[in-house]
Amino acid sequence: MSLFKLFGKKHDSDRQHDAKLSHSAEGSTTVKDLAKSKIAPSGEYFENLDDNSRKSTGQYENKGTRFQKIQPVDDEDTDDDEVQEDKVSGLIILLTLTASISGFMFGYDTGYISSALVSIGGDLGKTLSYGEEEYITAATSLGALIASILSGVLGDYFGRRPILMLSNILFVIGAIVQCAAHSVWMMISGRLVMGFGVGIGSLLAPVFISELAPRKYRGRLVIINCFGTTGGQLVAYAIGAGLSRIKNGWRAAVGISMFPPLLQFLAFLFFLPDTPRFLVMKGRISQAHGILMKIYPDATEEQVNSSIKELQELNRALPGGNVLQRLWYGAKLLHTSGPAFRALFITCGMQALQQFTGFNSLMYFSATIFKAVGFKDSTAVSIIVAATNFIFTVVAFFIIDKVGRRRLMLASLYGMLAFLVLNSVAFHFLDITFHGSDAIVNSSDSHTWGIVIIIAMIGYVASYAVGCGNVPWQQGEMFPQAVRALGSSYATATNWTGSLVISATFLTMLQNISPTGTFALFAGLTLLSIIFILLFFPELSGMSLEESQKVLTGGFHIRESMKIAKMRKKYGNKVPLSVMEKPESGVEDMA
Ligand SMILES: O[C@H]1[C@H](O)[C@@H](O)[C@H](O)[C@@H](O)[C@H]1O
Repeated sequence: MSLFKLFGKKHDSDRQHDAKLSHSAEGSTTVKDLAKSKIAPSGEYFENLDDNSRKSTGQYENKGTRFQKIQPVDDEDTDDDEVQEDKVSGLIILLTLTASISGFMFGYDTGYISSALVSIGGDLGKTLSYGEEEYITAATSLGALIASILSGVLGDYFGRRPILMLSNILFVIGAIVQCAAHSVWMMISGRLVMGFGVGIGSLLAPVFISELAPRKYRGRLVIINCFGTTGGQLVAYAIGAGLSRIKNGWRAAVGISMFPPLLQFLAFLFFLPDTPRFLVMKGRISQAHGILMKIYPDATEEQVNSSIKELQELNRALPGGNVLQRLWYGAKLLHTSGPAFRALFITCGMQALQQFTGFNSLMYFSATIFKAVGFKDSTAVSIIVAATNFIFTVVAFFIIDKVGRRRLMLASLYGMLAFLVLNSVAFHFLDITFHGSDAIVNSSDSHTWGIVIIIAMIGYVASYAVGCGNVPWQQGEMFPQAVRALGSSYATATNWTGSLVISATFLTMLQNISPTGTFALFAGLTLLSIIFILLFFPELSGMSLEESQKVLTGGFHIRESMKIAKMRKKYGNKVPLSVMEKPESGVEDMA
């Protein structure tokens, strides 16, 4: 993959490759889009287009960067023959809620540890050293990192459903080991096994949901999984605080975590199927057909068949007779195809920025910070962080598909930047120094600055949760079907790497570069994140998973994607993607 390819300057061979992977990104589907333009309401949505786009709309088919005259297409070849994905059936909701139990486990297991560490005391045979506390905390992130690398492949081979069921078993084993732990290493082992479950769930639950969701509601349905995560963290904080004064209360908090995975396991086992996309990938067409009919009860037989045909064509993009060959081709395509590599670049970047802008430093250590600042019941105060995170995830749910991912990310990052700067300034005036596990406040007006810090943190968390905490988890929609699970696993592994790094270095940073320096560093990284979004993150709201691929073909198409999103908001899905194409000079001569 050359840099040229990433940024859209491509050789002919690259173009063929891209087109192959993204399924007629520059071929028949574009023709379909153009055909659709003929059945759209009397040209009203072309009003806003510039002349070049007008030329490309309805008259030309884009072949790479050249335009050729196209043949008219029968109306019956339009997407109207495919399932109309604009309704959410009961089964989709049930599947989404069931998959979101994985999100809940992700949140609960990363959330309960902060209170558990405070209340474990000597229960593991000794008083925990600072380093042992770090090992126990980090074991889950490490397990999640390892599992997120493997579970993409496993999910493609065995299916999303069985691997999610495997994660349930790991959650339960991990919890049992921790509940029974009487040594530090046993606790670490339990956390590691539980981390495997967290990693699988964090990767496959969003993939599962985005493969089922109707495009119009995909953003929202994936956020339901994020509700699970932030809700799980809130519940874990609350239970942890409630049980913290009870002897061995932390074991009860861990024990409670066994019930949601049991529920998910049973729901999958007895009632719920795998995604039609996966089944088609495996050639189980009649099963996929049956499930599509159930998911879209209003669809006709022909529409379902047509959707299956489209999914089959998408799969043909990935050659190979057995799983290993397909895996090899998948990995190769992920790195050598323009749209797939761009998707990889964007999704990994988004997950990195989600973590490196510092949010989890608050999630894991807010109690420590509030204690240092002088709050008496710091565990209770730190519930504010988890509660704000949850509440603003709910806000994101209501606005994501309306506002759009890109605008939401930018608004989120601007807010985070402002509040991080405020935090940094407030810490400067509070004049606090960390030594070992002690903090010394030097300011005479610590009360005022303490309040400012709380306000800045709430503002920061709210800004984070409304975009940055959720949008990166929409990663599945960026990848072509053939490499969706694999690509998502790279991005998820990036997330866990970031989480590991931040949790392992935050306290050290507070000591070595002071809180002011630490939050200023996060602010600097947030600024870089804004630049990243401005340059590389197109608006994919309202686009089908296949259309997202077209947007990433030949470049990032930032401005064009925004134009389409705006027009689709106004005129609906009939607005063809082809309005995005711009003929290069000399195209006029070809007409
Ligand atoms: O999206 C989630 C969510 O924002 C959680 O609160 C956070 O702890 C995770 O790291 C993140 O991936």
